[in-house]
Amino acid sequence: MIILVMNAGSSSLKYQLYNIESEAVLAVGRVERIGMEDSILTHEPTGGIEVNRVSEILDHNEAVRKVIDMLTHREHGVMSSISEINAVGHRVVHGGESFKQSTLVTGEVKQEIRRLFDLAPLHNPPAMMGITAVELNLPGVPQVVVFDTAFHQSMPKESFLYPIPMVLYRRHKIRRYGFHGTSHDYVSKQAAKVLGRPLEELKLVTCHIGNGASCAAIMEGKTLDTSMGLTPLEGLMMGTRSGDLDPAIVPFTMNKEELTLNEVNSMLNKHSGLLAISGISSDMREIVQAMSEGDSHAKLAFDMYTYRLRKYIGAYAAAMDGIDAIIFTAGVGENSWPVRKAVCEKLTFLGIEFDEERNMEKSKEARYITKDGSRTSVLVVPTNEELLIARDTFEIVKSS
Ligand SMILES: Nc1ncnc2c1ncn2[C@@H]1O[C@H](COP(=O)(O)OP(=O)(O)O)[C@@H](O)[C@H]1O
Ligand SMILES: CC(=O)OP(=O)(O)O
Ligand SMILES: [Mg+2]
Repeated sequence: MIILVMNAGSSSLKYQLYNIESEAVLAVGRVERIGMEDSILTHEPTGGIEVNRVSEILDHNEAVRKVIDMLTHREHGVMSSISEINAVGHRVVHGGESFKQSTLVTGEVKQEIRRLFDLAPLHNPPAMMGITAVELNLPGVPQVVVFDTAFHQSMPKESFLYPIPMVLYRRHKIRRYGFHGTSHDYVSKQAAKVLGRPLEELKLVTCHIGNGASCAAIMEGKTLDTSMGLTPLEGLMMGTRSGDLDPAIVPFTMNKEELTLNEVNSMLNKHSGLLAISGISSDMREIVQAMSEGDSHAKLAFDMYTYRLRKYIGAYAAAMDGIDAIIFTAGVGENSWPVRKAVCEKLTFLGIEFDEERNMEKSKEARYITKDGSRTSVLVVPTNEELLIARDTFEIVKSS
């Protein structure tokens, strides 16, 4: 079965094409700057060369059409006809309390995803555009939605409720949902394999640190707690998002700076985090580079970022009454050895014997970065949200 996996952002669309029986990736690519005159489509057939095309791509519908054109292109394509695509799987960030697992797209499911626009205004509308674009361009092809929130639906009330009037939960479902669930799910299962122990016995802290960043306390294979909340703003310091802060800062700043709700929202989501403190970039590579050149603001941003992550790991070890392993994943977690070093070196009280050399090895494989015999292990595990989406899509379409 050939499955197209799509991850639609507000101005981007990432895709991967799978032959799911063999789990072989046939092609990967992305469309960026959708809605602008110079949209870029980057496409890479497996074993082939990367193609870049710049053109005006008006919306997600046109983006999907361009992706299909590329997948069936005479020279760069990987199939002769679009009828070879048997199913499409989508990443949808917010599934609220309605979706505890992945599901086939139906009229009702679409209505429910629309109802959740309020809770994820940046993430759910583009996903819906992706679904509609596929309906138009690949009519009749079954679609499956895989939610970032679904894996975390196992959280108990004591971790998902906020200590605010209960009526707000009853009326508006204001609670912690957590995100990046597909990734936390995938890397915790991979980690159990590397550790050679059943997932049901393990206490893990998974750190998904990319553009958005969250960590999770995974106990017996289920989320006990996770750092993102009602929206993907809470928790860790991120590239451009603040993460945790005193909620009183919001009305105080609005008052002092005469900011509107939209402005303060944009400040916390787009102009905070690493970018705000360093004044340089939201990209950890550039922070580390500037720090090595002696930039004190970059160093402060790095120190705050790693300090806050260390605090969460400590809190989750306490929440689970113990810890077997810490897992680093996503763009920063998989690639930034200085971040992992800064976090792990000061966790000796958890029984971590950090291995500097292992930490600096470059590899695409899951691996230890602690010494053999370390009481608590630290692993780097490359995430693969697309593969999990493809697998779920396969299972659901096969049995429908
Ligand atoms: N070699 C590296 N060193 C440090 N950070 C890196 C490196 N490579 C990628 N990153 C970081 O990873 C981030 C992207 O992570 P990723 O998980 O791909 O994000 P997303 O899926 O949210 O777009 C970039 O913003 C960058 O800061
Ligand atoms: C939910 C979320 O923050 O996603 P991303 O990291 O892709 O922005
Ligand atoms: Mg991501």
